[in-house]
Amino acid sequence: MKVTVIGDGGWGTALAMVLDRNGHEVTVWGPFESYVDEMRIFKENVNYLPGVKLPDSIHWTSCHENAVDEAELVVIVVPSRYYKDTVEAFKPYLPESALVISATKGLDEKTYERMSEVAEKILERDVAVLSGPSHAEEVARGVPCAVAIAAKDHAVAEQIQELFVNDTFRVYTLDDVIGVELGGALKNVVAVAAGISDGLGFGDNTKAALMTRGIAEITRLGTALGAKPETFMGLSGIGDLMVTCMSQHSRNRGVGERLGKGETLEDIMGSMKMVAEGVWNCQAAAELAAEKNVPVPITDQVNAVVHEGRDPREAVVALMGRAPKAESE
Ligand SMILES: NC(=O)c1ccc[n+]([C@@H]2O[C@H](COP(=O)([O-])OP(=O)(O)OC[C@H]3O[C@@H](n4cnc5c(N)ncnc54)[C@H](O)[C@@H]3O)[C@@H](O)[C@H]2O)c1
Ligand SMILES: O=P(O)(O)OC[C@H](O)CO
Repeated sequence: MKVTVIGDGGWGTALAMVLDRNGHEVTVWGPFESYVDEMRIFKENVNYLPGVKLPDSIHWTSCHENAVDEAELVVIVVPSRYYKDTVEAFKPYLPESALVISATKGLDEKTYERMSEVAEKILERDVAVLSGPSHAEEVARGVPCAVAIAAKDHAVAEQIQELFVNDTFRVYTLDDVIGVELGGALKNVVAVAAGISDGLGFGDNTKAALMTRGIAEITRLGTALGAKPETFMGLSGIGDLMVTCMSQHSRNRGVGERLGKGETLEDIMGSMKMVAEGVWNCQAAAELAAEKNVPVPITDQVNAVVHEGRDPREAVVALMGRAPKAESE
């Protein structure tokens, strides 16, 4: 199949490699011509996936029209901050019959919409979602993993599953697009909190508490926004939360760790080429929860550290000092 991956970050590149291994004709679009040229020539994505040899068979372009020419499957995987503008720029060229998948894990910072909602409005067609515990650094090296594909139409989910699945990339289908997408976006915020815990020198008990109470608040907010609660017990919920809170590769956990060690957010973000969606999206998550009257104490504290300059130690005191309550609340 002719496939276009819109986004040349670590995840776009890793997904392109999966699809290339499966025998599809893959083109990756990136926004900066000189960087795309470097990848084509040197066969390495130095900024976003260093140390991985890129296959000769993948095509690289920064031209919107060429990128999606005759595309049958389009995977959108640009970071949330650039998502809406990028999809709008592609709209005139996207073949009507192309299947579209969104693999970005984030929320629109202005409208708080899920990414597939943004794409569906612009493209006026259904958009499926791919999410789950899947660090690009491992997927690109063929380390086994499992992810979730959600589509409103089960037949479409199965079709996409067939295109991606191989002996190291296992894909499960479900129909809860909202749940799969929110799991991927909201876990990033909790992972920042887990990183803060690491940076402050706390232990495994602290991390387990954050992850367990984190999935509880993600489930509360997710169901209030229309997701099925059981989805958060799956790969795109607890699965992704676990890997992001624990992995050495996680950018969200890494930002939190540096905050916990006392670095300023400005210095941390200034030193990073890669994105940490939880930093961009914690305000949207906190505001959505406030709108729905859903308590999300961990998300609120991450938002306060990131946007109000709260000292991470004060955030911990605020979390631990809350009134005692039942676990089910
Ligand atoms: N990296 C992973 O392991 C991983 C895994 C699963 C999901 N994701 C999600 O995938 C999405 C993309 O993240 P990533 O990790 O591939 O990115 P990245 O951090 O590796 O790279 C940043 C990307 O931003 C792009 N960019 C910068 N300025 C831009 C602009 N003006 N317009 C369009 N694009 C611009 C760069 O070209 C690059 O592709 C995120 O939502 C992330 O949460 C990442
Ligand atoms: O590196 P992170 O924190 O952006 O997480 C990447 C993926 O979402 C993990 O599944």
